[in-house]
Parts: sequence; C-alpha cells; structure tokens
Amino acid sequence: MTTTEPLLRLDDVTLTFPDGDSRITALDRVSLGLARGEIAAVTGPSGSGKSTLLAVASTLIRPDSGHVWFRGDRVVDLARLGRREATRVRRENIGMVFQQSNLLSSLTAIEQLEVTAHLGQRLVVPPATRRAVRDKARELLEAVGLADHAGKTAGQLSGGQRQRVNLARALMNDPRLLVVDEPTSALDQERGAAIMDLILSVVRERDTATLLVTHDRSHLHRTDIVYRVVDGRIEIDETATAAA
Ligand SMILES: Nc1ncnc2c1ncn2[C@@H]1O[C@H](COP(=O)(O)OP(=O)(O)OP(=O)(O)O)[C@@H](O)[C@H]1O
Repeated sequence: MTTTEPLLRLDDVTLTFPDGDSRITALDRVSLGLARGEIAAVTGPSGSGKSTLLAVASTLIRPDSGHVWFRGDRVVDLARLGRREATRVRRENIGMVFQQSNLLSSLTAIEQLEVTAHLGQRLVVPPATRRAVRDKARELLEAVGLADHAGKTAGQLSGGQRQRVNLARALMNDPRLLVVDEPTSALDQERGAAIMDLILSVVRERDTATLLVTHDRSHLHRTDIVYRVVDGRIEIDETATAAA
C-alpha cells in the first residue's frame, strides 16, 4: 500500500461457513476501500453477508482467502494476523456497535467506558491516567446526550440510552474505524431515528471512518457511499450513492 491508500482495503475476500455436507459462501470475492473519515453504508437482504463483512473488517473472523489491509500505526493484513495480534489491532483501532447494546449489567454508564479504556493496560493504572480516562468518558457521555446518566447501570437505562452508551464506549479509544451493525433494530422508529442521527453526526464530527450496516434508507443521504450486498457479492448502489 502507498500513503494514498485507504484506511481499510478488502481485496478479493472470500469467506465460507460449513453448511451440512457443503459450505455456504457468505462473502464472495468482495473488494472495497474505505478512506479515512469516510462513512459507508452497507445494505442488502437478510442473510446476504453484511454482518460477516463487518466481522472480517474488524478482525473477528479471518476470511478463507483475499486480503484485508488496514492502515493503523503500520499496514497489516487483518486476514493474516494471529489471534493475539488481531486483538491488539482491534483494541487500538476499531470500535464496534452491534444490534444489542451488550453492556455489562452491573456497571454504570461511565464505568462501561472506563473498562474499555483500561483493557489491555497494566493492572495498576496510575491515578493521572485514571483521571484522564474518566474525563474522556464524561466528555463522550455528554456528546451522546447522557451527561446526567453517567451513574446509572445498564438496567436503569432505556434501550435507546443503552445504545448511546454503546456508541460512546465504541469511541472511547478514538478508533480509526467504527463498524456499526443495525444499531436501531432493537428500538422503536423514533428512538431508532434518533440513534442513527446521533451516530452519523458524531462520526462526521470526529472524522471517524465508519462501516454502517442498516436497513434504514432514510439516512443513506448522509453517508458518502452506499454498498449493496447480495448473496455475498458487493456492489455500489449507484442511485443511493448519487443521492448521498
Ligand atoms: N457462524 C456462522 N456459521 C454458519 N453460517 C453462518 C454463520 N454466520 C453467518 N452465516 C451464514 O452466512 C450468510 C451471511 O450471514 P450474515 O449474518 O453475514 O448476513 P446479514 O446480511 O448480516 O443478515 P441479516 O440482515 O439478517 O443480519 C448467511 O447465509 C448465514 O446463514
């Protein structure tokens, strides 16, 4: 890759899963590039491979073949990393927001963010670092409109509020890449629209490259490019992209 290369580049990525006696092709020779700060929507029918694409882009699954070039401190091929190195790259560079908020039920909103920041650090964290982490967590909770809810546990928050904490947590380590998988599917329409609006505003403001899987077409015009995945193959949705 040269310096003009994108943050993330998938080259001819294929991934299959076992399916009885045969295998199902979840990603079929997928290629795409995502520039720094670019927001890409990923649409397509159920079972077409969207979540699998995000899993590959965020090191959770290694594809059978192809390359997943990621430009962090140095350029690495996520498709070739061992588990340990993949975890390190993910923690340092990639934030994830999934359909369910999967917060730790006993922790308060601010603690959810702090735990993420301290993951991978030494067991004894210096007080100055702890303070800086807390300030950062407060600032992010404020950015997602939860400044007054920092002390509430996951169970004391509504679904929409939990998803806001989830977003703030995903941004805690200033990821170069954010992957977001159907963040509104567990919410009613109004709350879903508010979360989508928040995600798009926050990533744009922070210039965070984002891969956003969504069924909600009403926000596509706020993204930079719209992809469509059908049967594991990816193509640019020219009409939706032109309107973006
Ligand atoms: N862990 C797995 N084991 C076996 N098959 C899988 C696994 N994960 C996904 N698949 C299959 O791979 C294909 C793509 O699934 P994927 O979850 O990526 O689709 P999707 O587009 O995200 O669907 P949805 O919109 O319903 O979430 C599907 O046929 C699915 O059944």
